[in-house]
Amino acid sequence: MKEPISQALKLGQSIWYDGIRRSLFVSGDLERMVQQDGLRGMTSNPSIFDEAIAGSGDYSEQIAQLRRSGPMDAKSAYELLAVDDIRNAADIFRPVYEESGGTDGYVSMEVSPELAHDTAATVAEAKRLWGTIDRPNLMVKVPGTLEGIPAIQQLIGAGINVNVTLLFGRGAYEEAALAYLAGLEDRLAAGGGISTIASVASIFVSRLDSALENRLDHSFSGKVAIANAKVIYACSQRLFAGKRWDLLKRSGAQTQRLLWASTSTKDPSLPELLYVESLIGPDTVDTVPPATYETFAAHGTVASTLEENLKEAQALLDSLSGQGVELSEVLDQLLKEGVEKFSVAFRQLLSSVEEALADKSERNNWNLHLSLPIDIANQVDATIDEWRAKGKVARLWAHDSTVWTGHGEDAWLGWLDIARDQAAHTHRFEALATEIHKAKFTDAVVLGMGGSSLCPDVLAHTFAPLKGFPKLHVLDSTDPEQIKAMEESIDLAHSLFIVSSKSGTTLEPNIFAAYFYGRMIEAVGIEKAGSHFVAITDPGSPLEAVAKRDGYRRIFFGVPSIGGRYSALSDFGMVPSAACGLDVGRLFASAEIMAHACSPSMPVRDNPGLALGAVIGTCVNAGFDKVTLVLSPGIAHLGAWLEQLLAESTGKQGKGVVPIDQEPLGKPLVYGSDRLFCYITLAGDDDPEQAKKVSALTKAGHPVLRIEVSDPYSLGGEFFRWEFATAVAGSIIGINPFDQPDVEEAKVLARQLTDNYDTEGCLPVLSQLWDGQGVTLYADDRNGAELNSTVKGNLDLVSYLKAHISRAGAGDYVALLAYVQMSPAHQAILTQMRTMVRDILFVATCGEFGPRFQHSTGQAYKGGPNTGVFLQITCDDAVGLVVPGHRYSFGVAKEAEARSDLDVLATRERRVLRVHLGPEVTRGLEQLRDGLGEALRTISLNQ
Ligand SMILES: O=C(CO)[C@@H](O)[C@H](O)[C@H](O)[C@H](O)COP(=O)(O)O
Ligand SMILES: O=C[C@H](O)COP(=O)(O)O
Repeated sequence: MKEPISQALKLGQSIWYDGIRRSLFVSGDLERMVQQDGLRGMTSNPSIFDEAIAGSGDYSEQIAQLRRSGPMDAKSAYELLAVDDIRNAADIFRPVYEESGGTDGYVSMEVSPELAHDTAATVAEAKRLWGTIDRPNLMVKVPGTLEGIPAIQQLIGAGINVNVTLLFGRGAYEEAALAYLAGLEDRLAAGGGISTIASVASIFVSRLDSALENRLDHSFSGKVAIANAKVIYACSQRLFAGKRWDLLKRSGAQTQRLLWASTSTKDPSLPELLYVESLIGPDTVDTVPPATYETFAAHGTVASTLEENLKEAQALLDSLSGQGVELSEVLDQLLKEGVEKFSVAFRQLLSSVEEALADKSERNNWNLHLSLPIDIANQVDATIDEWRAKGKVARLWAHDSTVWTGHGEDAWLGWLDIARDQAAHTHRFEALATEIHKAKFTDAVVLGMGGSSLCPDVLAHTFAPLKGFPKLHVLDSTDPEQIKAMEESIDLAHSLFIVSSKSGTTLEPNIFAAYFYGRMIEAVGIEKAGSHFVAITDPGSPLEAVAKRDGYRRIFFGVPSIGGRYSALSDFGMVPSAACGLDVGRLFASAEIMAHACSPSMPVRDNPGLALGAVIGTCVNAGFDKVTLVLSPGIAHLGAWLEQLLAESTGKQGKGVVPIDQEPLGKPLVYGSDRLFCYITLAGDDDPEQAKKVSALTKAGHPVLRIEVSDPYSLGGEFFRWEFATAVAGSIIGINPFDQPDVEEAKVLARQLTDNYDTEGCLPVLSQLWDGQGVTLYADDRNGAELNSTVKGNLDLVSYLKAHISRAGAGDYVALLAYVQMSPAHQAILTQMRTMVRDILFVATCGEFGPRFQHSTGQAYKGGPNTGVFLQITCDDAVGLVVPGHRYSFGVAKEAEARSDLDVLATRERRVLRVHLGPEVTRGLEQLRDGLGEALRTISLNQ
C-alpha cells in the first residue's frame, strides 16, 4: 500500500479516486491502484464522463459498434458506455467492498443533472440505474438541492446506496443527513434491513475558496473552505450521536460518512495538497482527482488534521460578514452554479456522443496517411511488431531508460504527463489571462531561445491576435538590427516581456532581459518596470534570482524533468499563449486525447505517436534522413518547432534526422533518394499547388507521410504526437533523445568569448583565408588547406564558393547559416540560394538564421551525420547596441556566437566556410547569391 494512503486509512479516512475512464480498466491501472496503492472507492460526475468520452479515443470502438448496430439516441449510447465503465469499476472494487463489510469499495454514478429539481424523476431515474447497473457497491449520486432531499429519503428507504452530491454548506448538509436518517427509519418501519445501506455526503471544498478569491483579502486565502468543512464535520459528530442515531445503529445502520469532494487546489499560490492534507480524520472519505492523487500517493503528509481547531473554524466563518461576505448567499450561489456546471457538461457530453454516432468525429488512424516504398513499409511494420512484442510502449510510459540507451533518459520524461497535469490546473492560466487583460498590454514579447521560444512562435503565427489581449512576438536573435526592429514595432510602455529560459543561464535571454529592462525603466520608471516582466524558468535558476531582484510581475516555473524542446505544453509554451488570450484548456484537451491514444492502454497498432516515430526512425536508418517538412500556409511556422524537436533530439553520435524546413517544393527529379517528406496541413488551409507537387512526389515513389490537423487548437495534440514520435524514433535510431551535448558546448564557448570581452575589451583576432570583393572568408586550418588546394591560385569569391560547395555529393546537404537580421528580404535571398543549390547539386538544403538555429538544428549539424556542407554568413552591424552591465555590444555577442558555432563545427570535422559580408547586408547577400549562382553554373557545366 502507498504509505500516505495507508496512514490516512489508519486515521479513519478512505481515499477514493475522483475520475473514471476506460483506459484505467484496459491498462490494469485501476486494479493496480486498488491492489497495490490501497485505493478504496471511486466517484464520477457528468464533467468526468464528458472528459472521458468526449476527450479521449477510448470509446470510439464501442461507439462505432453502436453506430453499426442501428439508430440510437445519444443518451442511450452514453448510458451504455457509462454503465459498462461503472460495472467494470464496481467489479474491481468488489473485493474491497466485501473485505470492509460494505463500508468501502463503492463506485458512484450520478443521475442526470437535468433532473436536479424534480424529486419524482430523480427517484425513478436512480431506481432505474440501480437496477440496470445491478451491483451492491454502486452509489447513486443525487444532488443536495431542495428537490433532491426528499428523493434521498425515498431512495434510502428503498435500500439504495446514495452519494449526496453538490453540498456546500452546513445547512444543506444537515438536510441531507436528516434525510438519510429518515430514510433508514422508513425502511425499518417497512420491515426492511438497513445494515447494507451506505451513504456519503459530498462536501465540495475548493469551490468555496475559489468563489471568495476576489472578495477577501490575502489573509483568508485557502482558509475558508477548510473552516467550512470542519464546521460541517463538527455538525456531523452531533447528528450521528444521541438517541435517534443509537436506535438506528443498534439495527445495523452505517454512519453516513462525509466525503470531501472538489479537493484539488485551484489557486496556484496554494500548495497542491492543501485541502487533502488539512481534512484527514475519522469516518471520512476523500475523493481526489488524478493529478492530486498521484502527488498525494507519492509524498502526501498525513496527520490527524480534521479535528484540529474546530472552534476557530466557526469563528473564522463568523468573521466573514465583517468582511462584507454573506456566506449563505455564496453557498446558495455555489449550489446553483454546481447544478448548472454539471448540466452543461452533460449536454456537451451528449452532443459529442451524438457527433460520434453520426461518424463525424471518429478518429481514423489519427489523420496519419502513409505512402512508403514497400520495403520501408515492411520494416515499419516489423518495428511496430517488435515494440508490441517487447512491450516498449508500456516501458516507455514506465520511464524505462533501456528503451533508449539506458543513460538517464528516465529523468527526462515529465512531458508524458504534462497535458493531464496542466489540464487539472487551467484555472491558473485563466487567472493569468484575466490579469493581463486588465493590465491592457498591447504587445507581449517572449525573450528566449529554442525550446523556450519556439512553441510561442508557432502559436503567435498560427492564431490571430485576440481583441483585448497583447499581440505576441518572439525575439530570438542578437542581431542588433533585429532587436531595434522589434523595439520599434511595439509600444514599449504598454508591453509585457516574457523572459523565458529553462536554465536561466543562456546568454541571449539574459542580455535581452537586461536591455529591455533598462529601456522599460526609461519608459515607465523604476517602480513600474518590473510589472512589465514575467519570467519562466526552472526553480532555483539564476533567472529566478534576477526576476525577484527586479520585481517581475510573475515567475512561472518549468518542470525540471522536461527538456526545452519537449516543453511546449508546460508553462514555457502555455504562459505566453494564455497571456495572449488563447484557450489553453483546448490545447491541453487535444494533447490529452493524443497522449491517451499513445498510452499503453491503446492497441499498439493504433498508437499514432508510435506509428509516426516508427516511420521516421525506420526511414532514418534506411538512409532517408532528410526529413523534409511541407506545411500548409496557416501552420507554416510549426516547421521551426518540429525541426528543433527532431534535430536536437536525434542528431548526435553521427546519426539522426536532418530536418529540411522552408525549402520550396520542386519536381520529383531534383531530389536524391535521401528524403522523407512530411506533409502537414490544416483543414481548410489547402494550397492546391502544394498538394499537386506532393502528389507528384508520392507518385514518383518518394516516401511521404501526411497529417491533417483539424483546427489550430489541435496543435496541442500534434505537439504531443511529435514529442512521442521523436522519443520513439530516438529509440529506433539508438541514441538518447533528451540530451544536446553539442549545443551545450557551443553555448559555453560563446559565454567564454563574451566574458573575455568584458575583461579584455576585444575578441581574439581571427586569421583570414581570403579578403577581397568586399567580403572576407574565414576557415579553420583543415578546411582552409583543403579549399586552397582546390582553388589552385584562383583567389576569388566564386572559386572559393565553387570549391566549397562542390564538396557536397549524393546524400549530403548544404546549410546556409546566416547571422543577419531575419527579415523577409533576407529570407527570400537565402531561399533563392537554396533552390539553386538543390536544383543543380540534387542535395537537400537548409537556410537558417543565427544564433537562433544554434539552439535547434545546430545540434544535428554538429553532432549528427557528417553529411553537411556549411556556409556561415556574417556581416558588419550597422546598428551599435550596448548590452547593459557589459563592455560588449549585441553585435559582439552575435560574433561570439558565430565563432563558437564555427569552432565546434570545425572540431567535429565538418566542411565549413565563413563568408563575412560588409555592413550593407542585403547587397552583400545578393552578391553572395550571384557568386554562388556562378559557381554552380560552372559545376553544372563540368558535370
Ligand atoms: O462524486 C463526487 C462528489 O460526490 C465528485 O466526483 C465531485 O463531483 C467532484 O469532486 C467535483 O465535481 C470536482 O469539483 P472541482 O474540483 O471541479 O471543483
Ligand atoms: O532549446 C533550448 C535553448 O538552448 C534555450 O535554453 P534555456 O531555456 O535554458 O535558455
